[in-house]
Amino acid sequence: MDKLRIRGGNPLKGQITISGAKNAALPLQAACLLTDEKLTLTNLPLLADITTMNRLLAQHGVEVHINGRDAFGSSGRSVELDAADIFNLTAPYDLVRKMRASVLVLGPLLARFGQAKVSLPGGCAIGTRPVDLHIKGLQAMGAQIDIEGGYILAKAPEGGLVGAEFVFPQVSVGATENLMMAATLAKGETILMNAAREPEIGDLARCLIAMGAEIEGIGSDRLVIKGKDRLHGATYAVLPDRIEAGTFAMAAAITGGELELVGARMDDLKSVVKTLAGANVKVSETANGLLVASNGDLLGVDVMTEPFPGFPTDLQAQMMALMCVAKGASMITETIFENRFMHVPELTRMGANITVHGSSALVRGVPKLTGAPVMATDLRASVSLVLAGLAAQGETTVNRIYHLDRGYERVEAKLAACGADMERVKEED
Ligand SMILES: CC(=O)N[C@H]1[C@@H](OP(=O)(O)OP(=O)(O)OC[C@H]2O[C@@H](n3ccc(=O)[nH]c3=O)[C@H](O)[C@@H]2O)O[C@H](CO)[C@@H](O)[C@@H]1O
Ligand SMILES: C=C(OP(=O)(O)O)C(=O)O
Repeated sequence: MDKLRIRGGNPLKGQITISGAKNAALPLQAACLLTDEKLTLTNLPLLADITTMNRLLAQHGVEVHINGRDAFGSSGRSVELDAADIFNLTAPYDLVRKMRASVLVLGPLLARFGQAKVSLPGGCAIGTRPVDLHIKGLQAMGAQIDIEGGYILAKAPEGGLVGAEFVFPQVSVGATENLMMAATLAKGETILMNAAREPEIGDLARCLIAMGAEIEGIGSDRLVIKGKDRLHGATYAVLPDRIEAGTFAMAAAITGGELELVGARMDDLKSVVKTLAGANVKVSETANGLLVASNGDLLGVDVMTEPFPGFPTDLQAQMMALMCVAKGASMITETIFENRFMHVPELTRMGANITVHGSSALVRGVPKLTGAPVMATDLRASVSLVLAGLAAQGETTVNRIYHLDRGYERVEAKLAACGADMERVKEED
């Protein structure tokens, strides 16, 4: 198991190219199941989760051809996904438990083949994360769903899924994606209300439209999908990762440096930029992306996570690392997941002053953090420890970075190229 060794204190300076978004790429990969023609995805990030999704698709019968690096330079890869000959409609526990986004094959398989068997993903470090909304939405489209032996057994009615109106009682990114994909092949019109508005949903919708789907309301919480008899192949580029961009923006801020984030989009990061401005961090648009520059002392600012366009839960841990060394106090409230403060005890081991009360954490800024061996049990918590390590005095070792490798492409190489003193070491070193 690899770990990262970081000697903190260097202000980061330079350019970082933002990779394709993991959370956009995964549903786009699943979308290949909707057609018997080839779906080519470009700007795919090189991440463990992308490989897991390719493996899942391959065991359904998808032919996966990875085409090396593409026009986006070192961060991009393209893949051809050919789901002409699907021979297995089961997504097994072994793969689904590794990555919750595996459940995104449910809607496409059910819509195109009339049935699917997908393992329930179960809980994970950040919360219980049920899939009841995915199930209820598909039931509204006529599916019969049973749970047996830890699996979702789904069957479409004779003649296929039928369009329906479905109001999400709670905003869900994954359920919106699953239902939107299923609706593209359902009979008639589907209206999804209180749908998630995350940029990754828009990316999926645009790819589905390129595949022949009819979808209106992109960017709003009301999606109208007119079902088609079939979809066709397409080529589509994954959008840049707003969470990676936000993370590196905070890396610039916590080290008092200046980074240009190539490919980062202001529109996808408005709430984050506003919050950073409150913390005295300057973010401006450039011809290539966004420039993030330290503006003197960091200031404490309150943060509440919310569905898009609010502040993303996937940047909460990183923002907390920043607040650990800000002047004054900050109240950080997590409203999306019930257990997303696992970074708190580890940050505390580095000298942070944090008190958790239920879903809120009161962070009182300290003048400095000190390096320590630390470990995290989820992706964003792990990277928050990297940020803390970059700012801390002395050496920090972040253990168990396989969580980090799920969502950050070559994080040590990208940061080291901008002056971070860090390297990846093997456990036995
Ligand atoms: C691969 C991917 O894109 N992952 C992202 C996606 O996860 P994911 O799609 O799993 O997150 P959801 O938006 O579905 O979850 C939001 C909330 O709704 C709850 N819920 C969800 C579905 C359901 O059927 N029932 C239910 O109760 C969840 O437990 C959670 O409390 O959106 C999250 C919220 O922005 C991000 O943190 C994840 O990085
Ligand atoms: C929680 C995340 O991912 P997943 O939904 O794949 O667990 C994340 O990207 O922060």
